[in-house]
Amino acid sequence: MSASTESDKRKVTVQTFQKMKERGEKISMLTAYDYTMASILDQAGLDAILVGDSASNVMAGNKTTLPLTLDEIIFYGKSVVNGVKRALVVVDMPFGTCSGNPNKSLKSAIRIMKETGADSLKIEGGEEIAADMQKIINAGIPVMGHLGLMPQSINKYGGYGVRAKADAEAEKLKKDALLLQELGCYSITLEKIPASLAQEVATTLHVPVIGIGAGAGADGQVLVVHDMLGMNKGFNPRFVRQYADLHTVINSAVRQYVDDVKTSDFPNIQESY
Ligand SMILES: Nc1nc(=O)c2c([nH]1)NC[C@@H]1CN(c3ccc(C(=O)N[C@@H](CCC(=O)O)C(=O)O)cc3)CN21
Ligand SMILES: CC(C)C(=O)C(=O)O
Ligand SMILES: [Mg+2]
Repeated sequence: MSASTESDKRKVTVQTFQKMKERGEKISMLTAYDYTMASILDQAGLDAILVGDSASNVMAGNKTTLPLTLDEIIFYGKSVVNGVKRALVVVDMPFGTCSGNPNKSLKSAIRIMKETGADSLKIEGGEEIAADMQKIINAGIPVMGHLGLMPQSINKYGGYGVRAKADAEAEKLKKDALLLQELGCYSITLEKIPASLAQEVATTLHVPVIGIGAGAGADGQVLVVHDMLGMNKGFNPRFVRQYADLHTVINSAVRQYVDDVKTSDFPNIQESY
């Protein structure tokens, strides 16, 4: 069976996520930032689309996710929602928009939901931002947590290495995961942590755990679409499986086009009026 049993035409909701975990059906998720890509992913039967703040890297060419603004993620989010009929759409809250000021965080969350039409938000962090998350969840906005490697905290850690290898950090992660579930998060993303730890969290929690670089024990997987399509030549950590080589496909198509223009092969009579 290649397609998922949940891959009928019905809209995926946070309730669908919960049902998929209960019946042991894995959840498939990829990022998208634009209408065209989102519609291709949706038509392929993907369960969920993340409008990730990785847009800062892959769309805008920044070194980190930190520069991405609320206005920018709203633009990407709106574009993705326009291309999606079935998949659950999750939008990342950008750096600085949910960090210890619950009233301000709720305002930002409401702006994203109102202006994009997305289904839910994803927020990096645990105990430190519990009050912000509680306020947002209380307003009726479904929130996906994000623990482990949190790229918005890169300046605190100085690198993108595996997180929670040490016991103390693993204990904090487990505590944070339980707290987020307690607050009412409908799902939690775990990024770049040992597979055994992710497996333990997924087994302990009743909400689905989505992994990236977190092994096969998670209830679902997420990747940045540019990475899995092979558009991102310089980026190949071991958690990325490359399903296509679009860099080569696009490169040779463009080379051919350049050649055809230079030699006046394009356009021909059929391609002219
Ligand atoms: N294209 C892209 N893919 C991602 O998965 C992604 C982004 N961008 N931007 C936001 C965050 C940043 N993420 C990252 C970034 C680096 C590694 C990483 O593993 N990098 C190197 C070095 C790690 C180290 O410092 O030890 C690696 O080769 O593993 C993992 C996830 C995940 N997210
Ligand atoms: C890597 C995923 C989980 C993410 O947060 C993003 O793409 O921004
Ligand atoms: Mg992100």
